[in-house]
Parts: sequence; structure tokens; C-alpha cells
Amino acid sequence: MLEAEHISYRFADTQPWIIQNATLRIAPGEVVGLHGHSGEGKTTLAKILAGYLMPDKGTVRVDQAPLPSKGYCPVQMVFQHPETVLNPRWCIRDSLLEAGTVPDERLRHFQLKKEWLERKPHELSGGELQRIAIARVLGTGTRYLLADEITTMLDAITQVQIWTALLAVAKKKNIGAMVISHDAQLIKRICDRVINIAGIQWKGGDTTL
Ligand SMILES: Nc1ncnc2c1ncn2[C@@H]1O[C@H](COP(=O)(O)OP(=O)(O)OP(=O)(O)O)[C@@H](O)[C@H]1O
Repeated sequence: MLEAEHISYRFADTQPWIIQNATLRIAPGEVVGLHGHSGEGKTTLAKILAGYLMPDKGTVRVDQAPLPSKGYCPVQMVFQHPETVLNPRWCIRDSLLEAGTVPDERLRHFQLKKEWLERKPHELSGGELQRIAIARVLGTGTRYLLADEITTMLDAITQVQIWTALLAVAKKKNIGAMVISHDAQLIKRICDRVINIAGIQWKGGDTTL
């Protein structure tokens, strides 16, 4: 279970709370949608759950254990722009290896061509790069995947291909997922449950999302 308990976060003491005293749980294999207006803290919440940001208060745990301070994190995040996570100077093979071995079966599952492995990120399309970024983080150590607007910039056919491939792996490996999207139809179609933070007012009391 991925559990965030009573987490609060603000970017500075002088800034308002982005999240305050929030508790949320994602079970293995569960697909949870996160919906809210722009700027309401969806990405910030995901970054806290993945250990990119430390909450000012509260804890994030996976199976009762805090996220590791070094080594592979069981909570992985995929972003809207895959080029921001792939080193522009490395060939794709090296970027994949950085996160662990990617077996041929996973390359095939995400329709990644072997010839792409020798290319640099700028030599691939946005949809191809996103499939690489997703395949890269679906290794054995990943228990939860946080997907932040990962298909927003892609055409409808590519969106379906990506979600079909991703959800199949998540189901097979019992990986829990959080889907951040402004696309209400997408969330409704693929998620078991939806957390809606649209218009949420943080007043300090316990909030279970
Ligand atoms: N590094 C930062 N320093 C200060 N404020 C920040 C920082 N990063 C984000 N914010 C602010 O925190 C708030 C929440 O941002 P966040 O990116 O989490 O929202 P979001 O719900 O994901 O938005 P969107 O749907 O537009 O992607 C916004 O008001 C944003 O301006």
C-alpha cells in the first residue's frame, strides 16, 4: 500500500499551503485518477508521493516503510514531457539502462524498435519518447506509477496505445497507479476511483483524499 498520512506542503514559509493535512492511500493494482483545476497542486502531490519533494509535515510510506533516500524508488513518476527526464546527450539504450535492464519483451510490448536504442532523444518523436520513458520505469522495483498528464500532447490513437500498454503491465505486475489528467473522459474510462481536488479549501483539518 502507498500511504501518505497527514501530509502538508508549501514552497516557502511565506507561501500558502498547497496541501494541508491530507491523507491518501493507493492499493497495489489500483488505478486512481487525480482531477483538479490548474495550479491546485496535483503535480506537487505526485512529487511528494514519489519522493521528489519532502512534505513539511506527515509521512509517505510504501508497505509501512518510508521511501528510500537513495537507490531505486518504488514510486516512479512519468511526466508530460519525456525529454525532461532523458539525458539529451545519452543514447536511449543508456537512458534505459540507467533505470535497470529492460527486457526485450517490454520493448516489444511498448512497440519500441531496437534501432531507436542507438538514437538520442531529439531523434525520436514525442510519442516514441513517451513510450520509452514509461517502459524505462516499469522495472521490477516499481510498485506505484504516478502519471502526470503523460498523453496530453499526443494524438488520440497514440494515447490509446500508450494507456493500453501501460495498464496491461500495471495489471500484470499489480502496480498501483495515479493518473493525473484534465481529461475527465480518460479518467472515467481507466480509473477505479477518482480523487477530485477541484476547488478544495485547505483549512487545516484532516482531509482524506
Ligand atoms: N517551485 C515552486 N515554487 C513556488 N511555487 C510553485 C513551485 N512549483 C509550483 N508552484 C506553485 O504551486 C501551485 C501548484 O502547482 P502544481 O504544479 O502542483 O499544480 P497542478 O495542479 O499540477 O497544475 P496544472 O494542472 O496546471 O499542471 C501552483 O500555484 C504553482 O504556481
